[in-house]
Amino acid sequence: MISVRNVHRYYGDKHVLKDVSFDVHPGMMTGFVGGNGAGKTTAMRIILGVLAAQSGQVLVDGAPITADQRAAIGYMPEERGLYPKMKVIDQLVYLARLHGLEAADARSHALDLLERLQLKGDPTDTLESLSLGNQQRVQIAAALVHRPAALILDEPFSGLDPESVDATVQVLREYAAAGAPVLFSSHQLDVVERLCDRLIIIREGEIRAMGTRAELLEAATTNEWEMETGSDTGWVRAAGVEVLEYDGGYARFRAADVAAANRVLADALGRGSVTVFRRVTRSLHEIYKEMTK
Ligand SMILES: Nc1ncnc2c1ncn2[C@@H]1O[C@H](COP(=O)(O)OP(=O)(O)OP(=O)(O)O)[C@@H](O)[C@H]1O
Repeated sequence: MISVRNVHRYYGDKHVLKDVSFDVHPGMMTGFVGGNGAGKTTAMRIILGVLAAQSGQVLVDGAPITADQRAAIGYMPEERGLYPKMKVIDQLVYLARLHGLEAADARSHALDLLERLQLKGDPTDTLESLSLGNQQRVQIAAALVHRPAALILDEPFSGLDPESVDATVQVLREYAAAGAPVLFSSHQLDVVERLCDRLIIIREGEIRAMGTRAELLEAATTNEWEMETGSDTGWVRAAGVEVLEYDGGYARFRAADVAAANRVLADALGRGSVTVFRRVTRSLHEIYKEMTK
């Protein structure tokens, strides 16, 4: 497990990471979400060691991360970083060889990745001759080609069409399933919600929430209920709950607990038909908006 602990980072006097702590669990896809400038790239670069924190630590299984462990992380930087004029296959083989893969293994693994990531183009094409979406696939392949022990990907899905997102996710999931921790950043909450096992929400350098999707939804559960009945709901005011909205057969109220809400339901059923009775829940989108506003 990769752990970031109490990290602070300043640029001049701008405090861009404020006591940031989170874990990236092995075998899981962790989505790192937040708006522009929230601090995602800075935090990722600190894990990689390409940027230093002013204080705090990066740990692997509880011990300070080593240079070898950092070198074994597959990283897709935001600014990308492959050679535009070099053939796709040549640079992937080169990168894999730098990490110690044998030439034949490097080549077959690179070709296999390009196929699974559905590169539309020839592996002998230069990077710059490919469309942006295809260049993106090559960048993802570059992060994976040396069979990394962990993956950190900065906005890996930006610029990919839905089909390519699915193909990429499939490949990343296989890595995670084999036990690697996978951290990826995104602005696109819908993509993150669909893909990741855990989420970390960051705003202005502060971690606002983290956990599985179910944990975040549970933590944001309200004590509000909605009810629609066949007749006027004016009586709810006297039912021992706080009425928030009332309009004919519709009422929204806050109850202290489930039992109090159920007493309202029983009362309503005694008075006639109930067509809707539900706890008001928030979507991940609403939670995200609230955490990042
Ligand atoms: N080299 C730098 N010098 C000064 N300020 C910087 C530098 N790099 C980043 N920052 C500032 O640090 C803050 C965090 O930036 P960072 O790139 O980590 O955010 P992000 O969440 O990755 O954003 P985005 O999604 O836009 O890439 C921003 O306010 C940014 O302007």
